[in-house]
Amino acid sequence: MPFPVSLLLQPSSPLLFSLSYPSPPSSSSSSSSSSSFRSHLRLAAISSLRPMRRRGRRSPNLVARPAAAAGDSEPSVAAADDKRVAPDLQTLLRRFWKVAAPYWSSEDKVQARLRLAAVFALTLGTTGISVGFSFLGRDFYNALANKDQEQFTKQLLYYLGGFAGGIPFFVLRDYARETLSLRWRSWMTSYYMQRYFKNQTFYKIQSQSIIDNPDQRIVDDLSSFTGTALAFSLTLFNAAVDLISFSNILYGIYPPLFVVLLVYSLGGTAISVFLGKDLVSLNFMQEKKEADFRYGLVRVRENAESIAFYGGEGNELQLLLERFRRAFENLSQLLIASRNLDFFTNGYRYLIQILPAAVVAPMYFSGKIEFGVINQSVSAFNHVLSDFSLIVYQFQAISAFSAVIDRLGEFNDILDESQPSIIAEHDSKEEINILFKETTSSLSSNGSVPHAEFQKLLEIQNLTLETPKSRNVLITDLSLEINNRDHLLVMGPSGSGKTSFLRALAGLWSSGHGNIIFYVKTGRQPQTSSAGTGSSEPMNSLKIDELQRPKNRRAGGVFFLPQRPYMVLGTLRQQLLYPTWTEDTCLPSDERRNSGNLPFLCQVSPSLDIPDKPEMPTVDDLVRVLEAVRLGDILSRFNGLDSIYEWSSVLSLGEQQRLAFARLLLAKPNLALLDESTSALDDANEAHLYRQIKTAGITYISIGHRTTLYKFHKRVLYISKSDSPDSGGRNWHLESINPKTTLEEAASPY
Ligand SMILES: Nc1ncnc2c1ncn2[C@@H]1O[C@H](COP(=O)(O)OP(=O)(O)OP(=O)(O)O)[C@@H](O)[C@H]1O
Repeated sequence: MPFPVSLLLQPSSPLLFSLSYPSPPSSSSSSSSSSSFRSHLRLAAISSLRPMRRRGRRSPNLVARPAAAAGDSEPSVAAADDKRVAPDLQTLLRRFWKVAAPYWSSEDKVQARLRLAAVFALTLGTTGISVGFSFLGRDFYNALANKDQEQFTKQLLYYLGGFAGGIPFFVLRDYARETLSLRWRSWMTSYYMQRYFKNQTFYKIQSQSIIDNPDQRIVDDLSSFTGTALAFSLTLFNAAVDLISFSNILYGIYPPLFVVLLVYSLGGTAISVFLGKDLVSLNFMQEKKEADFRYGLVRVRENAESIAFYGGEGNELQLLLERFRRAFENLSQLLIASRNLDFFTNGYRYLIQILPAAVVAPMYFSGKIEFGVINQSVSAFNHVLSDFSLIVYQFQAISAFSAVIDRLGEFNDILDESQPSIIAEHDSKEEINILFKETTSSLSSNGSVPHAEFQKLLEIQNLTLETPKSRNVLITDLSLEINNRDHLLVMGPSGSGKTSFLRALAGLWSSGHGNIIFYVKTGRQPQTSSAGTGSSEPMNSLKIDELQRPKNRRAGGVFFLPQRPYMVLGTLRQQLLYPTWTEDTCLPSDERRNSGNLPFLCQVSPSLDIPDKPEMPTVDDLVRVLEAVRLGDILSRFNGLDSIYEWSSVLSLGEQQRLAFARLLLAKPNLALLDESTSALDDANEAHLYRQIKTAGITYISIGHRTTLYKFHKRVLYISKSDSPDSGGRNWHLESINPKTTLEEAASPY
């Protein structure tokens, strides 16, 4: 009679499958959740080899260079590039909890918990089926050994019936787990993105190089995390249930076998932890280096024209190959570490396979047990071994998962509002205050709005502006007021701090001290509660409410036009609506339910919303505004408003600047900050655009070098380099512009 152990050692054997449904006894505790866990983690470990997992589009504005996270042990960015100290177990567990927990108490918690319960129930079902098959296998081989044909046929039919009934459990368990993982990932993606964009954190992360590749963490790490965490939990659960079920069987057959197995697996776990200790940091660095390489390629795509003009392809190729070389070297080290661990893991796995049959066979020969019990003991032994050896078998996968937890935990800590110090620009408590005062226009007794011309829009009090971190003083003790239509031109030598002044007004920089107060017209009647003044008296003049910290600069009716306009990915209509309106791309709620879409993917954070914004422009409005900025022809050139192009490539810089003015005219802000936003335009177009915004009643502060700008402004603020202050430490002076000043007379003041 052939002994089936040799068959058991061949994973491809169909007999082996039948004995230990649904997976080979030599590999795991019959748990496909375990193998799924392994495959999830493998994906993370060898993500470089799986382009399918890396296809998310990257934003052009993300972190280019690596950086050390605050609070980490790396002394410098450079050091962080090549070394990474693996976090201790406590930090990893804390980070895992902080990343994993929020979803299960979120607005989707009911669905989440129900689905999780279903997955666990199905997993329990599959373990029960495995146990059942262990007994079926025993009886099957007993019938075979006893040459009992009738019993054999019966067992065969049971077997087939068991398969037919069991397969749906396994398939549905995997499907339920994958769909739950996808739902969790969707929620997490929305949650992380909302926090990433909140309070302009994306800008702070980028401008201060706080962490590397946040985009990769959102796209890849979140996906790996949710898939793996779920599979890992199920693997643990499955292993626990499996252990209880099969320990009983094994212990019942021969107790010493159970004790040997326990000692063997504990020793194996300790050795694999020792051998694989470098894998976590190597996996972390692999994620980072792959992301750096991919980001380099995206930058080439985004800057294709500039690189082509420079003829810089040779340098680019060199730089990119260098990035790939770093990823390759790290992956080589990772493969060597994995190989060394594999030597041990494989030896560990197969060395002991013969043991149960060898130990139990004498009992069979002496007639104490039947032949089928040998099979059952081998099967139970492998189940218990796999359960006890979870760490040994999954060590590489666990280390890859630890790297994912580490990267996400670090990101989570940065986004966590409870730790604002991480993204503070400076250590000092002193900072520039940006405040909003609500001004409510009420009609006077004769029906007119009083003092509209002199309505204050902006007040700057004793502003001293410094660069972040390095704290070089750019502007000293600046005070000025901007009233309605009191257009201001800011001039000064290159590097003197003109753009930084606008950054301070926009709230992007806060290093320094002083107050910036925006006066916001609400158009509402005075209210008693929200502003907090407690007064409900109607007023015949401007009413100024309490100072409030702004939630969002745009909420205060301030609009910024940078020198190089930003073109969003999308249609011409979306270019025009940006950033004031977004087109709702979500389906109506009932359709959404039917199509299984997720409501949290359609949410817009309240902090990104703008109160009192103008009505969404109609098509006629959009066409009119294009004509107003002399861009009417692009409608026919690009087939209307709904065509999609790479707008930053197909429009000239001057055309992009005119498009930016179209956005401004549609948004109708109280105050516009224009940073050399007509620098690419000819004089005629520049004059035309300034006339347009003046007619629209928009007050503006412009930065510019050209003397042609004088005639569109009432005053000019000259900022000189802070190392050559004029007098009394101040490096600025303010002058009125004489409307009669001719271009010839307006000599450059610096
Ligand atoms: N993120 C930053 N960290 C530290 N220093 C910075 C940062 N960004 C700009 N600076 C420095 O601040 C100074 C002022 O820069 P800013 O861009 O405001 O100059 P500018 O007057 O607008 O120059 P230009 O006319 O050339 O555009 C420069 O010396 C610049 O190098």
